[in-house]
Parts: sequence; C-alpha cells; structure tokens
Amino acid sequence: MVDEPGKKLLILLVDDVPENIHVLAAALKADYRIKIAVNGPAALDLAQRSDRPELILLDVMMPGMNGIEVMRELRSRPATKDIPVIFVSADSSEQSQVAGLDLGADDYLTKPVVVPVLMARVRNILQRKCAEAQLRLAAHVFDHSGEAIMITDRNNRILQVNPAFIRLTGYAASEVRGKSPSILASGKTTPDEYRAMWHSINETGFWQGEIWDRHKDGCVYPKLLTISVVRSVSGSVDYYIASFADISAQKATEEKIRHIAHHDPLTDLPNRLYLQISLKQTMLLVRRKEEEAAVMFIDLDRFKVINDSLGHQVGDGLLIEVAHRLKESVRDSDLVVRLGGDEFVIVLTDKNAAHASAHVADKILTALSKPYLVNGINLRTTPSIGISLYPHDGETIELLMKNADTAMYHAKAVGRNNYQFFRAEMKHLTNDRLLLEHSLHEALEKGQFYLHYQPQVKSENDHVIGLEVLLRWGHPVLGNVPPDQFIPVAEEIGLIGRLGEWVLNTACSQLRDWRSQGFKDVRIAVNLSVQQLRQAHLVERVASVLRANELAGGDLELEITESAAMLNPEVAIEIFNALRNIGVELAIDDFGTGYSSLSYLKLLPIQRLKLDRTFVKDIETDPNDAAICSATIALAHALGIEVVAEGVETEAQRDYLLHREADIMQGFLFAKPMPAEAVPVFLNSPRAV
Ligand SMILES: Nc1nc2c(ncn2[C@@H]2O[C@@H]3COP(=O)(O)O[C@H]4[C@@H](O)[C@H](n5cnc6c(=O)[nH]c(N)nc65)O[C@@H]4COP(=O)(O)O[C@H]3[C@H]2O)c(=O)[nH]1
Repeated sequence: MVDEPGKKLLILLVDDVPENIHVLAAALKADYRIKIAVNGPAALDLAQRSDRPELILLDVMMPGMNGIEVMRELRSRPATKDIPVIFVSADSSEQSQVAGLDLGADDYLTKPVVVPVLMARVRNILQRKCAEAQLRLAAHVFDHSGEAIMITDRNNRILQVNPAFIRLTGYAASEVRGKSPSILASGKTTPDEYRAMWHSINETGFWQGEIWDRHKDGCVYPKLLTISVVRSVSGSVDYYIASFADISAQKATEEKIRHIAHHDPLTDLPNRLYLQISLKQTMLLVRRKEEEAAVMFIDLDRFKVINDSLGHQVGDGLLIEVAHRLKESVRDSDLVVRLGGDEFVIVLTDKNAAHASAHVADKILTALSKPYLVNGINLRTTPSIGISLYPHDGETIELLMKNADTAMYHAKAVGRNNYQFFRAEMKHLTNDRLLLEHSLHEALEKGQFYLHYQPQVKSENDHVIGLEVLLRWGHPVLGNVPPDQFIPVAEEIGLIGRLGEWVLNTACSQLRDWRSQGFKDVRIAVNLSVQQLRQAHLVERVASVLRANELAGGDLELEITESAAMLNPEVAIEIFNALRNIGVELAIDDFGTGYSSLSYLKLLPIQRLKLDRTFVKDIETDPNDAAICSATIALAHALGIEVVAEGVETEAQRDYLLHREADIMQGFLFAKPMPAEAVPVFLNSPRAV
C-alpha cells in the first residue's frame, strides 16, 4: 500500500447496527472514502473487489457470520490476508481483546467508540502499513534493479550489495561486506579524479561520473557511478549509496560513432575532420619538442580518367590499394589521411622534416608506381606530391594545407610522378590552374582551338607519308597554351571526349580538302586520349566521320600513348581489333616511357611504334638512350611493326636512326608543326618529294 497522491484511502465499515455505522462514518468520512457492509458475507465480497479497502473496521458480534469468522476468512484468502483490521466490539474484556489480536487483528477498539481515539488508531495503522509497503517496494527495487547498488556506512565500509552488484562485479556479498569499495578499483582512475569525486560528495552530497573498475576476473570495465549521501536528522553521514551500471557497450557504440565520424568509410583511413584535430595537436607538440612537421599532399595522376573509363568499382579498389601502400610507406607514428576522391595527406614529424619527408616521398613514388591488379584488371598510376613544412611554410593549418596543395599542383604541372616542396613563387600557380579549367570549358564554343600538322617522312627517301595532327589552343589572355598543359586538364574535367571528336572531324574534313587539291598519298595521324578509347561507339563514330569525308580507313592513323594502351590492355586489344576491321591504322605513341608488357604488345594489332623524342634527343651522347632506340627498332621489326622516330632535330640523329633502320621520321629537322594552309606549300616544295 503506497499512497497515491490526491486519492483518499478506502475504509470498509462492517457492522449490523446502523447507528454504529453512522457514528463511525461521520467520524471518518472527511479524511477517507467509506464503504459499508452490514454482515459478514457482504464484508468478504467488498474486501476482495479490485477497489480493495486499505483498512477494515470489523464488528465482532453480528448475526449469522460473526466478526471472528470474517477475520479468519479474510486471513485465509491471498487477496485479503494483508488488509489491516481493527476489531470494534462491545466486549471490553481483556480475554476477548487478546483473542482478537491473536487472530491477526491489528488493533482492538471498544464500544462506544471515542472518536479521537478511533481517528488516532486508524491513522497509526494506516501510516505503519504505508511505511511497510514502502519498505517492501524499496527492498524489491534493491533486489531487482538492473543497476548495481552498494550501501556503505559512514566510514565507507560496505554494508549491503544487491544481486546486480554481484553479477556486475563478480564478487559475492560475503566477499565485500565490511571492505572498502576500493576493492573494485582498477588503478585506471587517478588519485586526482578520486579527490574531485569526494570533494563533490562532501560538499553537495552527490557525485556522478564515469570511472574504470576491475571485475573479480581481472577485466577492467567503465561504469557510470552515482553516489549520494544519506544523513541523519542531526546532519551527520549515516550511509553512502552508490549505484552503477557497466557502460562498456555504450562506450563501444560511442567509440564506433567516433570512429565513423573520424574515418573514411572506403579506406578506413582517418578523414579531413580527424586531420584538422590531429594537426593542431601535432603543431603544439612539435613546437614544444623543437621539431618540425611536414604536410604532404598526394594526388593520383589521371585518377579521374581511370575512374571514368574503368568504372567506380575499379576506382574504389585502386584507392583502397593506394591507401594500403601509403600506410606501408610510413612509420606507425605518421598520420595517413584520405581527404576525399584521390587526395591523400601524410603528416610526419622529425627534427629535420624536409629530409624525412623527401625520403618518404621517394618511397611513395616507388610504391605507388608499381602495377596494381584491381578486379582482375592490370592498372598503373603515379602520384604527384606537394610538401609544406611547419613552421617554415605556415603557422596555421589552413595555410599549411593550402601551401602543400599548391606544391602538389606544381608537381603536376612539371610532369607528374614527382614531389615538390612549397616555394613562395608557386602561389600564382593555383590561380592559373583554376583559370585554365574555367577557360577550357568555353574554349570550344568560342572557337579558340585550331590544328597544326607536322609531316612524317619515309627515312629512305624523305617522302611525306603522313601528317600528325596537333591540337592548339589560343587563349585571348593566356596566349598559346601548350597541349601538354591543357590536355591533362581537359581529361580531368571530362572535356576530352568532345574535344577529341572536334579534332577528328576537323582533321578529316581538312584531309578531304587536300585530297580534292590532288594530295593523294598522305594520311593523317590523330592522337586519341585514353578516355576516347573507352567512349561508347568509338569505332562507329570513327567510321561515320571517315564516311562523311569520303575517306578510307587507311587514310587515318590513330595514335594512342603506350601508358593509355597499357592501362587496360585487354580492352585496348578489343578496341584496336575493331578499329583495324574498318581499316584504320594504329600507332603506339611515346613508346619507351610507359611500362609495356611484351606479351600484350604482340597481341595489339598495331602498324607503328613511335619512339619517344626523349630517347632520340640524346641518342648520340647517351649510350642508354642509344641502346633503347636500337632495341626498340629491332623489337618492332621482329614483330613486323614500323618505327616512327619522333623529335628528330639534327642530321646526326637522322643518320644514326637511318643506320638503325628507323622506318619513318618526324621532327623539326624536316618540318615544325604548321597551320593547315602551309601544308600544301610544304607538300609541293622540292624537299618533300
Ligand atoms: N622538341 C621537339 N619537339 C618536337 C619535335 N617534333 C615534334 N615535336 C613535338 O612533339 C610533340 C609530338 O606529339 P606527341 O608526342 O603526340 O605529344 C602530344 C600529344 O600527346 C598531345 N596532343 C597534341 N594534340 C593532341 C590531340 O589532338 N589529342 C590528344 N589526345 N593529344 C594531343 O600533346 C603532346 C604535345 O604536343 P605538342 O606540344 O604539339 O608537341 C608535339 C610536337 O610539336 C622536335 O623535333 N623537337
């Protein structure tokens, strides 16, 4: 029986004499709800209804079933056995009172009832019953609480613990009774933390917080602990009540959420948010230890091309492997972060961060340039790395990141697959790149592109047999932007497909013009980007352009760089075969700079290899380059493929290549790339027989 606030307690009056009932009801009705029964059976019936009385005033002498019998019946029934009963009887003998109390009555009143006495007895019994009910409830809560509860005395010795405590700590009650709660301590909570806890308990009578305890089996676990003080009326401490719950699961969830917030889901590397937090700490630490930090920005060269042409799954697989290789290239204490896309950042600290980061950059260049096998596809990529140093290149995170990014762009601009330290004069570069991207988008519509043609001659007789088509961009502000600079950007921003198509259309229509002017024997050689190679219906598009300009397949040679062909050799073989089926000739460009696999080279249905001009350049002075040229020519001839030597500038180079039987030559020695209108003049000149 626990008081329900606002609801009066119910008393059942049992008496066969209406006057008696009247007296009792008049006395009690102001403070209690009243129900009346005029005989025993009616009393029993009302006593076990759901609206059960909290107290019964029971007359002893009644006709039929007397009060004693009613009492016995009440005590025998589970629903009514605990209802307090006061006997009200005209029999004031001691014997009768004792008999009634023996039967289990809670009190005994004699008639005529003295109202104040009646009121006091009723109040006392109800208060006592209420207190008992509350105690029962508290005991139930103590025994069945999911939280461990521990009661200690004023000296903080354990008095009582509940079953949840036993479950949670592993200790039996008998093992802890009389002991200090420090038996549970793990050693992980510091003396300072305990001091703060006791300060709060003594000052406010309450403390709540997380501490680490040790289970009896030795496991350490976190718990949320609440301690409150129970004081006596005089204010002195009687007890401390501690309740606690194991929050390992909650902690694990929190940890998981923190991990998700701070990590990149694809590679599981820390993310940008984590980098911000960690870099701040690194900067403080480095300053204290008088060291330096390096922030290395790493971007994969032409990742977009791989992603767009081979699909996101392959792109994702590549990023996971790159993340793995980056981790392998640094010490455990260095931080490797994925910013997003193909951008990674490494932060390392050292007494000499420039030296350390150069060493790491070298390792990364080697590690990331090795071949990848993703979803059964052989891939190659290289990184461009920009490095900024703290405190030298910036005192804030923003500046360090910006400068490393600028240095990375510089690494890209000077040819990719290298690393660059930030230098103040690089700052203008980022703006240039943004301007370049922006301008490229509108360059086609604004008609800023045009073509140049560079003759290719047969080595043995200088006959012009072909013209390489070279794209030019004349920007009103930037001037003539070299294709080496804008073509990679066009690839990255996804413009190369449209641009390549424009080149093919324009060059084919130009060749038709020349054909109509009587130049029958030259073909054109058009460069094809890796993205075009993967374009849907490439072969149909090429066929349709040829048809539209009344050209045969053999009038067109398509040049694909070695690295583009080897990006996915199986696909390249398939597309090359389809192009061969419509008669188009095929050449591998920049041969020697990539990583051709000979087994694939044999399978590619190509007619020509173009020996890269970097080898031709030093052919007379560098024995390595000379050896590469000779070997390439021999290899190509063994496979029945012609060799075009690029960048021939001197007679000596020409003689050397002629001697090594290079089939075709191209270079400034014969002619520089020229506008379309200069071509007929050149073709008619006595040199180009
Ligand atoms: N130093 C020297 N250079 C010589 C000599 N003879 C020719 N060259 C240059 O060598 C490059 C030959 O083109 P590439 O290897 O296909 O290399 C090309 C090609 O990869 C790319 N490119 C040009 N036009 C296009 C195009 O329409 N589509 C695509 N996808 N790429 C293109 O841009 C690259 C650079 O083109 P360019 O700057 O026009 O540079 C041209 C040409 O001007 C020489 O004797 N000495």
